[in-house]
Amino acid sequence: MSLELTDVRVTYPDGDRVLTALDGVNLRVAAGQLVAVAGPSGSGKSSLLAVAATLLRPDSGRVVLDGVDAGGLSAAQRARLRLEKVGIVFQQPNLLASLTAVEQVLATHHMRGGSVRRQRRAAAELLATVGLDGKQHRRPHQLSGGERQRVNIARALAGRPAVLLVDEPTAALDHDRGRQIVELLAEVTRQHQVATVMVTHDTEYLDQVDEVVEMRDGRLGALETHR
Ligand SMILES: Nc1ncnc2c1ncn2[C@@H]1O[C@H](COP(=O)(O)OP(=O)(O)OP(=O)(O)O)[C@@H](O)[C@H]1O
Repeated sequence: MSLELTDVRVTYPDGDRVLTALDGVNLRVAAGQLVAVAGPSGSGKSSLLAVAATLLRPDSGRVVLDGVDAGGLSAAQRARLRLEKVGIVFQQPNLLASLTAVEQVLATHHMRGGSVRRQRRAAAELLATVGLDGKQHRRPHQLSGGERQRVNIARALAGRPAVLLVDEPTAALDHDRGRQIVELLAEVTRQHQVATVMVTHDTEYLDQVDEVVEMRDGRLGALETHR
């Protein structure tokens, strides 16, 4: 398994009480598998992503990324683990306005090292993988919302992560573009053999994913198998 969360519990202080955001969460995602986590606002989806990204330390439970247990690691070790194993796709593509698509990918830490020519070729290949062949030299304002999200996905894949964490990728997109982005995520998940977790409000595109789990009040519920 590339991502394993076992009996994960997360609480936040809430006045003089404690709010339980994740309550005994178990999740296993294999390489090449796309799992969608659906659920209402406030149910704990962002907390789940933060724990899986090792950005948030759970109160208890185990988080294992590509065989490495994140428990007991120092903050610096967790940062290194995150860099090596995790790609994150945020809801809003945080692209730099002045950079072209290929430069956005080259700007990631992972593309440093090696000859400039090789780096550019690798970045161009990644952009082709996400369907942006021929649009490498466009800046964000010359790309559609869906295309910007594709650059975002290419950037997250640049470090060859074992785990891809995707936060509401369709939130800012219309129906067709939203569907295409989920189709692309399914495709890159298989091609790049990453373990992908996609958090979503949209239940429209879930026929594209391998598994759907539902978050309710910090608990992961019934698993619905689509394939
Ligand atoms: N830093 C924090 N401090 C206190 N409470 C928090 C914190 N972060 C989240 N919460 C609370 O924990 C619960 C789960 O929040 P979380 O953001 O994980 O849910 P979510 O399903 O991602 O919601 P949304 O879909 O609205 O983003 C909510 O009740 C939220 O108010």
